Amino acid sequence: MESNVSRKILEVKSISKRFGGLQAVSNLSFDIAEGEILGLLGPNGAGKTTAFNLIAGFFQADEGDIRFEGKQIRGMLPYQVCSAGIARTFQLSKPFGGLSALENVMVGAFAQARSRTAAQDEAHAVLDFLGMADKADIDANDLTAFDKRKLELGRALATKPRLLLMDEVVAGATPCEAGEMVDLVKRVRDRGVTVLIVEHVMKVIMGLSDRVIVMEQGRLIANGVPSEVVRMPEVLKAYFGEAYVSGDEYASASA
Ligand SMILES: Nc1ncnc2c1ncn2[C@@H]1O[C@H](COP(=O)(O)OP(=O)(O)OP(=O)(O)O)[C@@H](O)[C@H]1O
Repeated sequence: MESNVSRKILEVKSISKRFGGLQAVSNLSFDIAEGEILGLLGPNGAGKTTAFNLIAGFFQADEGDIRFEGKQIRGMLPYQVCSAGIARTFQLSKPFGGLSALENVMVGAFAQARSRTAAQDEAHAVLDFLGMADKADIDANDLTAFDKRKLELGRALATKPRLLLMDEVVAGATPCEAGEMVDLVKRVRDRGVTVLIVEHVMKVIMGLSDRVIVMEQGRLIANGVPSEVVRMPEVLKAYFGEAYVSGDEYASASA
């Protein structure tokens, strides 16, 4: 019998995306195993968000294949990708102002709920999971920045995804809030959701990810367990430059 641990939920094969003269994603291939938390790292402009947008259907890949649970999703529109079972959060959380926290989560729940009551029940369950049950009736614009981030996660969870793409979920968070978010993401995975997460805060990625992949200038440059990947020369070079890796950084600084 095939083991669940090694079953690939997402297979990205040689995808590329060009914006005019800029090759934002170049021949990118990677897999995610069902139940895995995969961290996606890379310096600014490496192509991480573009890769997310290609998977989620916000951009169309120029070439390559994207398979989710064995089914081709390249060419699908965002709502079709969402219906297939993939949800994403955005770097900037922009809740619908004028709607309560509950109603914001209901917007996500309507992706799969068959009635208003079912959407409302699902939204209540999600807010409960996020520890925000007491904030259901608050206008989303009046929430703290961190609660807006959690609401963004809630909106995605309410679509009942099997794969969740998370983009910089602790940006601007205090260390305590970041710790809470790490716990939440782990609990999301424990509910059977596979997670692909882009995050600049190294401590968060190290504490969360089963495995990390690293992009630089649109290409994949490393793939492995976090403790090994952060020591790889090509990764250090991408983040800190050649001088750092060759041990010349002090020499070049004082030259
Ligand atoms: N819609 C677009 N049109 C033109 N160029 C784009 C577009 N989206 C991204 N780019 C460019 O593609 C490259 C990769 O950008 P992307 O946002 O994917 O990188 P990133 O790794 O997510 O960076 P960051 O960590 O800063 O968010 C950048 O040079 C960016 O300017």
